[in-house]
Amino acid sequence: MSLEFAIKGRAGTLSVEASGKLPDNGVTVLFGPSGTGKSTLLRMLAGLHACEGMIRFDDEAWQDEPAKTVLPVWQRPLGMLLQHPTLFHHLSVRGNIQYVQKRRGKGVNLEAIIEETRIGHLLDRAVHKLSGGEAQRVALARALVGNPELLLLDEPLSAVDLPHRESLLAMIQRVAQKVPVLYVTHSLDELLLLADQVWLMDQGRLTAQGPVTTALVSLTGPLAQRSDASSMLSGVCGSFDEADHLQTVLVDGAAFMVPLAQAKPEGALVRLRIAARDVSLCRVQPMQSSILNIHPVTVQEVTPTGAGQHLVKLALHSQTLLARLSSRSVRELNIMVGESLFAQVKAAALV
Ligand SMILES: Nc1ncnc2c1ncn2[C@@H]1O[C@H](COP(=O)(O)OP(=O)(O)OP(=O)(O)O)[C@@H](O)[C@H]1O
Repeated sequence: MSLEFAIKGRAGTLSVEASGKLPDNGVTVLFGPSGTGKSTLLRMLAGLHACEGMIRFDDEAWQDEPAKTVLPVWQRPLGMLLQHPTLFHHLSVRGNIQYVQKRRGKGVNLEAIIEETRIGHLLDRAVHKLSGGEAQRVALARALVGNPELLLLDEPLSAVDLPHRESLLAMIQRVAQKVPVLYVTHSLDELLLLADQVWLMDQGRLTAQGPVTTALVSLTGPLAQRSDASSMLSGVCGSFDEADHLQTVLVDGAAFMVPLAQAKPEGALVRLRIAARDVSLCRVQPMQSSILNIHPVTVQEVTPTGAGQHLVKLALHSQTLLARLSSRSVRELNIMVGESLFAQVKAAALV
């Protein structure tokens, strides 16, 4: 099931023009500054904001410019959660869920969705009596009850509190194993946890589309320029040291020690987040260091990033690590592309 489009339209004075193809499954995070057209693009794809051009979902034309076909929103097999959830105010929460279930929810596991979105206690409540976070959870449940073949989510967790956020993120990850999800967020944490692909948007245009690991370490891209710039490594859990609460995570065979309250099962696939500011470089292997994670790396790219700082892109086996160093250190160590160095990773966390 894949969505393909080449569309253009306007939102006030902003011209939005974008083309792309969503992967068949997984989460594609749409990321970019405020007011850059992310919500408008989602609304265009859903058929809620007029645009010109082509939108196809599998073999079906949702919009076909020469033939002027425009499939009505309600005939598009998608689940949607807009920035301001649009629930039916004349119906209760239960009524909202049942409305979609009757029309599109054949065979859906309603109990599981209600349980995972934690809305069981809200079912008889009037929609106008929901808090912002509760309304988002109900809107997400309603989107899932319709058996969507595509999910369009616009900051779905912006008003949701931390305890509920984790279960919803896990649910979105599970849904994304079967259907494509286009997910707008401002949160780097959500991007790191969820994204398989990242689409970067700026001033109404998609400026980059690719795997999350590449987007994070593109030195000229907006993610590497952030003060919390991070790289993400994929790893496999090994043993757990109960006494020190350290989880071994193998990244292409390189063992990282990660502090963790509880053991992960051996063999579990995990993502490690490493902030660029937590990585330093040495010419010789440090001995008797308090840093637990020290690995040989090769310098791939070095670039200044303003205010006396440099970003250094490093190959760690087949994966990429980002380091933010002072320009003085880069100059005094004379760090050059192609060199073999040792990276000291001060902090690594599971996402
Ligand atoms: N219906 C409309 N009429 C006029 N201007 C609009 C309309 N919808 C959006 N805009 C303007 O178009 C621009 C893009 O808005 P949009 O909501 O798509 O941005 P965004 O990237 O989703 O922003 P944010 O991250 O803040 O939600 C903004 O300047 C907004 O004020």
